[in-house]
Amino acid sequence: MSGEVLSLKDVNINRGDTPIVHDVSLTVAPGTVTVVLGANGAGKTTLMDGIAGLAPVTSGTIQLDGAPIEKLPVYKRAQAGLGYVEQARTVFRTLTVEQNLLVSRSGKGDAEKVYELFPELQKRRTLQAGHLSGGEQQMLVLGRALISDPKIILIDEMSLGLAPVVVRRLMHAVKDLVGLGIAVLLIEQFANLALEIGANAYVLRKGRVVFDGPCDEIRGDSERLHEFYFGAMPTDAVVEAGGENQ
Ligand SMILES: Nc1ncnc2c1ncn2[C@@H]1O[C@H](COP(=O)(O)OP(=O)(O)OP(=O)(O)O)[C@@H](O)[C@H]1O
Repeated sequence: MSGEVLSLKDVNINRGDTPIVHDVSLTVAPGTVTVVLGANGAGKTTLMDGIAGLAPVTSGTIQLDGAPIEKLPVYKRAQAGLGYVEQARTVFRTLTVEQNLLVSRSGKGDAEKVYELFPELQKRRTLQAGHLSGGEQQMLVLGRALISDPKIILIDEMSLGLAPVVVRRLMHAVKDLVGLGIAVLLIEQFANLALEIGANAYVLRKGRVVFDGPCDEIRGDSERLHEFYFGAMPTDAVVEAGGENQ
């Protein structure tokens, strides 16, 4: 066995009949954050949906802790230890913080573990979740994924609409998650914040991996990231620039 929590090999994923993700191979090591970056429409959410069982994997293999899951229905992937925080996922606004956690747990999940990670939530355990701040609601969303003891949590852009200072707190929370031994596969629009807490990164462009390597290699390198997201400068521009010196 490879020792990886999650391993994708040559995975292709459709939306309906349209191929969106092409030949993606990816691994996530235990207790690490792996970051997925890319421009709007690059296929990041489709990739997550394919891993979770919400979009059809047409070929390739997906292994969770060494066991194939690509043919399993969504709930069996969840039972096998896959947590998924979907984009724009919210809380049950009229339930209390604690009720939100309790309705989300499967089996023996323990709310105290969530409160240890998020003391902010413990203080508000009897408050209706609709009264929490945006950042606290996202902590609760993470807590709802955490309470079922997943091996890995897929997180798709939990920072939408939040201020950078709040996003930074959430990134710390994600780092604390991996401190508990849970692996994270993270899509995040604030690329540099994600690259600060990530070990490895993958950049998708038009459904294909165009970069795969340590986060250190691309953190802060906005020029390189721009090139990965949108492609290289047109070659005639380069030739023109070179021509000036000749
Ligand atoms: N339900 C769908 N049916 C058909 N095409 C879809 C569907 N959902 C997404 N797509 C298309 O798949 C492509 C990839 O979309 P996806 O949402 O996976 O990208 P993304 O990288 O997550 O983008 P964003 O950052 O905007 O969320 C886009 O061209 C999109 O239009």
